[in-house]
Amino acid sequence: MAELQLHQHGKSRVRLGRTWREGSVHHFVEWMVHTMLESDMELAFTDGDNTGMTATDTQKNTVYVVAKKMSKRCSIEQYGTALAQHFVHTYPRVSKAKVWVEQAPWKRVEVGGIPHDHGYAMCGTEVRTTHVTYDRAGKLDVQCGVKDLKVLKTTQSGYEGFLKDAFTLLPEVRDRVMATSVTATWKYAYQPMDYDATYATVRGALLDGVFGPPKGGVYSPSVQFTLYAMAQLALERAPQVESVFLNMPNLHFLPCAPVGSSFDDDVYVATSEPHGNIEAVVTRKDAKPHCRL
Ligand SMILES: O=c1[nH]c(=O)c2[nH]c(=O)[nH]c2[nH]1
Repeated sequence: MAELQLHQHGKSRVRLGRTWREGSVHHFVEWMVHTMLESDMELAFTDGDNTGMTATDTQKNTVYVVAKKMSKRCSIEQYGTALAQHFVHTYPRVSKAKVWVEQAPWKRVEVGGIPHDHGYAMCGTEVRTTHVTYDRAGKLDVQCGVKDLKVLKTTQSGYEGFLKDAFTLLPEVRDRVMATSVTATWKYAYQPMDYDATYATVRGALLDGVFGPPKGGVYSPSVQFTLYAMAQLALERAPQVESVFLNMPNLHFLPCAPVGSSFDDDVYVATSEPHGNIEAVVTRKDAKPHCRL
């Protein structure tokens, strides 16, 4: 009557901090890790037989063991790969390991322009992400990304020409505040030598796509157009990248005419919901399609 289809089990939201001490200079990261294992554990679901199962508590413990084993400073991609490979190589019933890692935005502080040996401050909301899969055939896939990269510009954004009917209240505008929180993931045609450098390149391309040159900027006729421009720039600047997924909520700053005065492009009602939500996958021509994480 019933048939078990896909099944997997893992641990979510395992948080860790890791310090690497290089003399008096210390390097710190904070990571949130999610694991998910595909394995031949059908009997656990259908018969209550847990024989050979890698408990999610064991998976959680392994997150810390593998972090300790990373004796040199490493990226979330290198760590995620080591963790996924550990699960497949250690547990014979595991056919595929999936690992997600998110890096909190701790940045080394500067005091009087000099980088501090061991002091960090949390800067903004931007989280660097990776999704690693590794299977028993040895196939490794590493996707990279960023989430909650909040950006705003006070002008050079408008929205015109859309359909108007009995339900339309929105006026056309050629000047508005544009704000979003960018979530992006990108897939590689081939894995880069240096994940940190590629991250910086893609991040820079995404930001340049939003803002344009420092003097004057670049006009955005819609979040859709800007999203596509950002992805195009990322593909142009990072040749290893095969496709980019972007999700960009339109975080509205609504014109406000305070009591007794008018709206003069100065005061806005800041909102977070409801918000527009725009997303797309942009692929290098002739590349394989990209699925959202
Ligand atoms: O850039 C925009 N894209 C939309 O699809 C949209 N819809 C809307 O109400 N405002 C906007 N702005």
